[in-house]
Amino acid sequence: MRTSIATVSLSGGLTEKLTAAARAGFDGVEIFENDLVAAPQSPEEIRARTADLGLTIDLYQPLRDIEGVPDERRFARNLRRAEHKFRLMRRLGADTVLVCSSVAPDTAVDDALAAAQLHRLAQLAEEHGIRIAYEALAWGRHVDTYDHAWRIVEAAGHPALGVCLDSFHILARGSDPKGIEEIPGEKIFFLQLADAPQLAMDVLQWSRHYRCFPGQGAFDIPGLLGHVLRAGYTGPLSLEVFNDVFRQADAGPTAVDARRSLLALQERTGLASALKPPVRPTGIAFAELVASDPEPATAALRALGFTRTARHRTKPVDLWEQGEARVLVNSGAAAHRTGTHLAAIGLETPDPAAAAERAEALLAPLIPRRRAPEDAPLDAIAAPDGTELFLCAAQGPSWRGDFARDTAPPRDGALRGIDHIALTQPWHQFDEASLFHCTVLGLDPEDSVDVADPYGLLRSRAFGTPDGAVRIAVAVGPAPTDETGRPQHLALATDDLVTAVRHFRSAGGRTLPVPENYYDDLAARFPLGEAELATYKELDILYDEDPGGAFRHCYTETSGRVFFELVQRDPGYRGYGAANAPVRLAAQRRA
Ligand SMILES: O=C(O)c1ccc(O)c(O)c1
Ligand SMILES: [Mg+2]
Repeated sequence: MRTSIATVSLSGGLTEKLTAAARAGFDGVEIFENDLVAAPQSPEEIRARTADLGLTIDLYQPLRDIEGVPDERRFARNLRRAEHKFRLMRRLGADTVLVCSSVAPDTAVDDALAAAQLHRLAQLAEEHGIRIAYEALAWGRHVDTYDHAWRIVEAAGHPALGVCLDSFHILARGSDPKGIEEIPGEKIFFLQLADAPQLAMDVLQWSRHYRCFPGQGAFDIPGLLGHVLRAGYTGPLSLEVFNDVFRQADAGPTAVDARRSLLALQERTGLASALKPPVRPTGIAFAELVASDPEPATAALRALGFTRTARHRTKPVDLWEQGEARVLVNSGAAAHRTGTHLAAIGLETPDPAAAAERAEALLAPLIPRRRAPEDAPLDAIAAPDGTELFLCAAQGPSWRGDFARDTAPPRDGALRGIDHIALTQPWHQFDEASLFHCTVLGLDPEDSVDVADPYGLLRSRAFGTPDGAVRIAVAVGPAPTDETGRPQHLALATDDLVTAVRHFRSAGGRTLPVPENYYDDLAARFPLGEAELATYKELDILYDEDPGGAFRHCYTETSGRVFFELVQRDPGYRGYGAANAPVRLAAQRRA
């Protein structure tokens, strides 16, 4: 199906929005009136620019407060205003206009009047070659549900009059979308799609500030789309997303995120889709740290019990191992600008080629390979925050072949593998990161949680495989976040945290200090034995529980942007110790 996006969904001036929409691969746009009014180009120039970009103008919007007018003189003025816009639309080359249900306080509670006035409007529109798509705003004065809008359109009975369905207005009101199937497909002139998080608030504010792209919120958009398609709708799938963050973020990445949401939606709705089925990663092959001075990172790894087991054959990259935990330390060219940071994650996948193909089809940027001729072929994609995700074969030739082995990995170390990797996103990329991890990587999302930092609120969300083999947590921090303000961490799994921390300490490692007050609170919250509590206090160990079990964890000091977490997780525990995160963040701020 054709895809379209409303200019209100993207930031920038009108031509910037058009360019971003075209580059992301949309077929058309809805032009929001404010964007046109504020643009310096003439309608003819905009028409030409749009056509040059290969876009059609699928909708002009909106006309407001047109119908249900109790006073004929005022309605005549509305017709005059509308006719002016019909002429403008002809200059633009747009043939469908959105009319929102009236919000005027004195809108008549009179469906027959509304139908008669919409009939007259449609008659005038038809004379200009224009069609009217009537949309029920969720906060319309009298008409606020899609079925009510359809009853009026049906009663008006004019061929140039149909409905515009907007998933936000339908689902925010809790209307049953099944009734859409009773509307003849050719009378659904337009479909606008927007998702939203479940929020208990005024519906107008919710709509104007918190809409998001399908798959990023809580609404069942695939279900709604199914009803619309069964009704026989064949027009474009168009995104109309009013969102405070997207208004500020770069239009280019937002448009790509938007297109990705439609590709994933079409897949979920069972529409013909060019996507390969998701290839779930089966494990974390490695995490790669980049540092111009690798010493702080390698000192920490050594104290944690890692051994440098191999060196890359052609690059200044070392492999450090313990159990199934593998960390690459790269002090090469990429390292010149920053302190230690986590630059890449190797994901084990059963079919790297199919995973790369799916990623590319979902507009995830494939990273050009920078490899020596003898290196293993490795596709990598960029996560929204720039982290490189390498797709590593779970079987067969492997990235390990690029490394010349020095020594065997340590036996009987306290650490078993990587429990999870935590990345911090730029503030405006939270929703984009959610969609990316779910659709491109095929990971399942957990609920997002808010965590208090002394200087702002963090939002965090984890994504993983059901067996826990891959867990990636992403967080957005208080704005503005510079490079040093965006910490990342690598959580290492152990079956015996107390022993692991003692080893780390005796090898010279320093744990993040946890205040006394935390342990006093812990004693109140959980019936831990005195000796156990004393050990946790001595070793800066934090504790959490959920119905599935216990979670014990401890943090190292930060070097560059990176710190380590040592984690002892009961198999049934599902979380990440979010209850303890404010204590950790405050301690890191003090440090
Ligand atoms: O918030 C609004 O005013 C508005 C305008 C046009 C739309 O299509 C819509 O869904 C909302
Ligand atoms: Mg709408």
